[in-house]
Amino acid sequence: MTDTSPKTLYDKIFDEHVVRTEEDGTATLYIDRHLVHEVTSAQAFEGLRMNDRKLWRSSSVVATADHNTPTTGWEQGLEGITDPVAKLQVTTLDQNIRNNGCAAYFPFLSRGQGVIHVMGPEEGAILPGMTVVCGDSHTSTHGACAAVAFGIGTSEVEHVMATQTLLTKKMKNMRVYVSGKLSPGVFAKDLALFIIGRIGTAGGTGCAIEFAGPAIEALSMEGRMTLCNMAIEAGARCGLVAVDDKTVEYMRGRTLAPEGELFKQAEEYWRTLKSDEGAHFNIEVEIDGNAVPPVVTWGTSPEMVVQITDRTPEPSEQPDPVKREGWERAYVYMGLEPKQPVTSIAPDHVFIGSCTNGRIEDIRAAAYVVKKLGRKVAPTIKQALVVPGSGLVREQAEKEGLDQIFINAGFEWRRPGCSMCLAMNADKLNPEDRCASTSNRNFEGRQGNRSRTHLCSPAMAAAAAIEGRFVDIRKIF
Ligand SMILES: CC(C)[C@H](C(=O)O)[C@@H](O)C(=O)O
Ligand code: SF4
Repeated sequence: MTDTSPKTLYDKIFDEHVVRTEEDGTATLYIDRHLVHEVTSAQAFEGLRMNDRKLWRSSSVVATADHNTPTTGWEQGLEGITDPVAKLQVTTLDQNIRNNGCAAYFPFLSRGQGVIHVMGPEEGAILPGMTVVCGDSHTSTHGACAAVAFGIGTSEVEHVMATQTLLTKKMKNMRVYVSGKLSPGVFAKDLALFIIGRIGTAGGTGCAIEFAGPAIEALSMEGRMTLCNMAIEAGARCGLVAVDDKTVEYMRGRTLAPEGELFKQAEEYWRTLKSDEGAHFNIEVEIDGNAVPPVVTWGTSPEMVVQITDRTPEPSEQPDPVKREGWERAYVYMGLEPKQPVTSIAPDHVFIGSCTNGRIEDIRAAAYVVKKLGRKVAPTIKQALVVPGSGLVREQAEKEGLDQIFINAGFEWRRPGCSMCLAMNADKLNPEDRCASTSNRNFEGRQGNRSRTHLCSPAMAAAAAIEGRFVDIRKIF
């Protein structure tokens, strides 16, 4: 008998992909798309080789090199990668793809190379209703396309390569409903940080978070990707947004997306990908979109969020002793004081990029701010990087003349890659450098040993570069 009870979007996609379920609830889940990057795939390919196995379905694999690749000096080719381990990972991926085949590969130095989570949707590798995995936690990004997408470990990567399935348990359902509308100068990134500030980094533990409501519907696909990207920082394994016109239009004409009659058939199915009326969510959270301000993080966890017009919080006012201790430690690490106005925080580095905010809309928002303020990067800023999330984002931005806006103002316009999001390539901070960063993690040492990270939107980061401190960017929108 078919189950006709109302289902959530997550349940619909999950159930469609279950091959079998064990008594303890462990499901064998069929995987449609396997995204692969150089850091977490080498061991898995090696495991296959040792067991004399091949990829079960090489056409499910879309791969690129992103974490280890440099964002300057591309004319030197591979010689531009100075770290031998990094270089080995990049060349090993080349070799593995050559030996095993795939649907599409964007190697280092190729036109389409980019951060896997920027380049994947851009190429049409992610379609609504798919199950998507990658050996990378920010695979949650792709839930913006109404796909069940989540990160897996390297041994699971090997399992998926060998069998096209994953052993997993169904997650709980959580809905974050955002009413109203985000104000001008407030972006998906602010909303993501605001939500994490509200529910905490464990708020979504064990859950798939569906983002819904008018403020989500109003977001572009890029904005939805930013939000789903950070679902993982809220403790969830995946984020999701239902299919609407924007989703369908986004898919049209993308390289790996269906065409003609097949597109029409696919669209008919895609349109069913929303939670049914009355579907049960284990946890429901409501946010007033009108009340979301521009925010930045002040500490060493994405939940340590503060409004631009506020002061940093006072640990003695924190009732939870564990949190209080975390705050105290964060103040020491960050070199900040309680009750400091947020607008007095003065970054000396700016990083605009990453799989959170390296898309064309992000680059446009940052360029808009730079143009509007009409001045150069503040003399106190040691380095201001703009790193497009992919080669195609870079091309588009250059077509629009955005690169020139940045370069004329004193920013560095770089090649795509993960760059300063994490300290795995040449783009690193020195101890105690303070960075306004559009990435997603501000843990101790994330951008380099003893580096200090303030997460914020691209517009906020751009304004910080020009003003030399955080400012309320609502005034310029
Ligand atoms: C290197 C990779 C495994 C890692 C992740 O899983 O997220 C990285 O992308 C990150 O952002 O920390
Ligand atoms: S940009 Fe940052 S968060 Fe995204 S995949 Fe790369 S390292 Fe991970």
